[in-house]
Amino acid sequence: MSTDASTARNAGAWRGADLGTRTVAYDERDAILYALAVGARADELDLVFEERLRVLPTFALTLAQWAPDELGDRGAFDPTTALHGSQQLNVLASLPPRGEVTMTASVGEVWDKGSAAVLEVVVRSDYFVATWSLFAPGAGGFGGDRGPGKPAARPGAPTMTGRFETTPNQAALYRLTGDLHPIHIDPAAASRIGQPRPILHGLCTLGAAVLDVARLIGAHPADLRSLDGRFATAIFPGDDAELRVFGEGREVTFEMVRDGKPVIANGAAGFDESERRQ
Ligand SMILES: C/C=C/C(=O)SCCNC(=O)CCNC(=O)[C@H](O)C(C)(C)COP(=O)(O)OP(=O)(O)OC[C@H]1O[C@@H](n2cnc3c(N)ncnc32)[C@H](O)[C@@H]1OP(=O)(O)O
Repeated sequence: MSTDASTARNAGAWRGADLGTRTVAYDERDAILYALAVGARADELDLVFEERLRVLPTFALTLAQWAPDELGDRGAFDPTTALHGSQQLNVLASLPPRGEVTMTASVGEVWDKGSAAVLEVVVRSDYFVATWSLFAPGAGGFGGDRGPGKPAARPGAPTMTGRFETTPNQAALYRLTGDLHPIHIDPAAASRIGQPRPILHGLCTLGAAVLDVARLIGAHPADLRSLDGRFATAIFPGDDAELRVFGEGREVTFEMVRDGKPVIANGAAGFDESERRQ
């Protein structure tokens, strides 16, 4: 697709656009840094010790970060105001402790929410299929389909609850895994999107949530096979929240709530069975 002024103004024209193919290499150090950044503990040796490393499946999302960045760079939305709205991940195979992953990316649906557009970026590889939903204020109103509305609130009481905790340095650490967007580190950039200080990366929150969900239900986080979550309210490094898990077994739904507001809404995570680590 060309990036002339008319397509840049019409977010809907990006539907189906090819974002190209890239091969990204990584090693044990990258995977361990990622695990630490999403809150792995020093005694979770499978996640932090290269001699017995199991790579967290959500690490794949850092390898694929080039794809949503590419769409912003091409002018489909304003990267200084867009927010990560939601994320899906389907795991096809476990990532080895080191290697390279070839990914192809394209634009999925583009929804017209009036004052905003929601653009989907789909990344495919032999290891995973992942979909980003990017909420782009000011990019709607192009006469497109509104798409699905807000999912219904979850009825009933949670099966399990836990405390979700972040650290004040978490966004500063997480950005070293590849997402250098300034709203996560620079107070001036955060202020331009109406936030009082830098906000935590949505994918850091979601990656950390997977660890906590796995701890609560007794699954190994590297056995994650499917993941979904909507970023409903921004969260700041150092914030904590209540994690609510619904259901039993290895396929659960979850939400994360802070001050009565959902931080992650409509979360869902599925894990394979394996022996719980130490
Ligand atoms: C580059 C950045 C990377 C990051 O990591 S940013 C950090 C992680 N993300 C966040 O912290 C975002 C937190 N979420 C929010 O702040 C808000 O939540 C939003 C700004 C995304 C939206 O809030 P609002 O402007 O109040 O809009 P609405 O009234 O909730 O929704 C308007 C329409 O947009 C749809 N929508 C809202 N969020 C999403 C989403 N995440 N994915 C898909 N659609 C979404 C709704 O359904 C609705 O549409 P319908 O009127 O048709 O019902």
